[in-house]
Amino acid sequence: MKKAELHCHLEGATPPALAARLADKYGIDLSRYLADGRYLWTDFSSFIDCYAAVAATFRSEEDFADLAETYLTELAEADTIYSELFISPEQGLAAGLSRDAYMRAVSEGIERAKAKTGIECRMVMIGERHMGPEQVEGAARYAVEGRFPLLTGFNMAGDERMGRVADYARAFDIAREGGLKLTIHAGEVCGPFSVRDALDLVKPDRIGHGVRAIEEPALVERLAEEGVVLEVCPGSNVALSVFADFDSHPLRRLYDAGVGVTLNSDDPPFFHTSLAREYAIAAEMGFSEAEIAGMTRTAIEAAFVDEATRARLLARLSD
Ligand SMILES: Nc1ncnc2[nH]cnc12
Ligand SMILES: [Zn+2]
Repeated sequence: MKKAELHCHLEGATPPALAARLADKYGIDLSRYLADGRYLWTDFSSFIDCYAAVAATFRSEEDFADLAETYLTELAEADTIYSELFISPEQGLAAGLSRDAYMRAVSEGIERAKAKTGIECRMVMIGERHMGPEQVEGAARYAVEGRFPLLTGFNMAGDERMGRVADYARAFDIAREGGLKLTIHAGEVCGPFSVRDALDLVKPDRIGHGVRAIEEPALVERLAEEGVVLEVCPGSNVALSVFADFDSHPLRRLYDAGVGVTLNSDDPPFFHTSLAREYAIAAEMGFSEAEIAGMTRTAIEAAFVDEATRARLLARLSD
């Protein structure tokens, strides 16, 4: 079955074996965050710490290019025709690279994977919420310089409990005015107010997660009416205890309420998942093949691509 993914953090796709190799190569002590081939974290805050530590093991352009190429090749082998990768040049700066070197490297990895497998990929720039409005605005300003054709969207991730969306609205105005499409992490760790703030102040094309909107039926109706597509990550939500288990996950209730939903892995090795597993989870939840194929179509319809590329991707769905 053809697949598409809108919500995956590039550094969040780092296999533990690769992180261990890089840590060895560069003499970094990762023992607090990685043991016996598994990432070590216990809750959302320690997950964010672990994620940052793993992202900091990358040191060269080739490291980043190789990560993008490897992950996209894995997706293509799982019959994925389209992927958006959340990227952050801050990771490049932390590695001692310039922002441009990081962006060139990820673009190179994307081009290599496309040449090899045909998978189409775009980049979405991340502002890290817990780094504060300055950093997020800086990321938006850099993103709208428009020098990287594969960069088509802007997003905010990180600790959703930090500040309010209003503190970051300016960054999204800069991105929107600069022609980028918008998504934002909301309604994951925080409740309905977080999704409402996002809708009111950012007016995003999509929302990352958004699943805790289920706590407020009027908000679910609003998402359906406004056609804001949710990048749902069931494996991530259960791993981070946003929901206790897949039976209590609201994917079916959101779908039946007419909300546009898509399937995503978020940070696959951190949550012991993959895009293929997220599709299998939807089937185990009782979604039919036709319904799941519809979610892939929704993803392509909500993709941050030009219309010609969208038409090509939609045609590939019926290959
Ligand atoms: N699920 C998530 N929520 C917020 N920030 C993240 N960064 C990587 N994964 C994330
Ligand atoms: Zn995420």
